Amino acid sequence: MSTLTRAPVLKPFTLALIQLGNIGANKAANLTHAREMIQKAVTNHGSNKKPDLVVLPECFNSPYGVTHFPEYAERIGYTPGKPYSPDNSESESVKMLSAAAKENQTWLIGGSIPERDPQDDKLYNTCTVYNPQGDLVAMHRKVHLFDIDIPGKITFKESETLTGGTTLNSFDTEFARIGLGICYDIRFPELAMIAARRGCQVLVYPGAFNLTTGPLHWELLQRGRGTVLAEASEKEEIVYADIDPKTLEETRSGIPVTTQRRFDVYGDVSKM
Ligand SMILES: NC(=O)CCC(=O)C(=O)O
Repeated sequence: MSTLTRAPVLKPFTLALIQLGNIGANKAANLTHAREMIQKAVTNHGSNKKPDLVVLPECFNSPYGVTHFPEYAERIGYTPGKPYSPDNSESESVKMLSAAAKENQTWLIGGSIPERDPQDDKLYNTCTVYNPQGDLVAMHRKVHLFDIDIPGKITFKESETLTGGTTLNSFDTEFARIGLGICYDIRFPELAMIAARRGCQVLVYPGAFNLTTGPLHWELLQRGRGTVLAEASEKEEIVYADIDPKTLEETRSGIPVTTQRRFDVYGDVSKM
């Protein structure tokens, strides 16, 4: 995790999650459409408040497939804590996301894109995050690669072209500390436990689940961490939720597992 200072006090905020329709082969068209959808999320919010945080899905600028990642990968070259200007970035996706956050005055979790490390040329599935001024403030490389082989049903190996990230990441806004994961990362509870112990009140996992292994668990994995407030259909859609800190406070004081852990019996993974 990049941030280990005291977490901000959780405040009410509104979240907009963008589910995109088919991502095509034309990267420029994918970027233009994602930008339009960010603007739509911020302007057409109906009875919800204007969103404070907008989230795109996993792999929003490229078709999702191991053979596509090398072709669509972009060099980001961001190192936490070092000066970085999205306007001068080599990555056209970073430039678009930064501009979209700034023009819409919103926090933006830019789903993920295939990334090529400028140093060693390795490829990652990478999420970037922007504040309302358009600064790139955090990055997460998918830690758990989706490698799966169910004969006759699905074989997919992200690791054929991608490398897994090696760091856990979060960022602070004025309303919450937010932990990051990407899709398959949600199946590994250690990541969520560590984020929670490090003060994250919110966890965001941009995803692109497949329809073979996904449906059995995608809702359950969310529900394991709280009530499902809003759900998209399978079509392109934007869902909104007003997040109320009172629910978190009441639940935690009613069922105080956060203070009842027995680290004398088992280890605290966040300290490892
Ligand atoms: N993009 C992914 O990580 C897919 C994960 C998935 O479909 C699953 O069932 O888990």
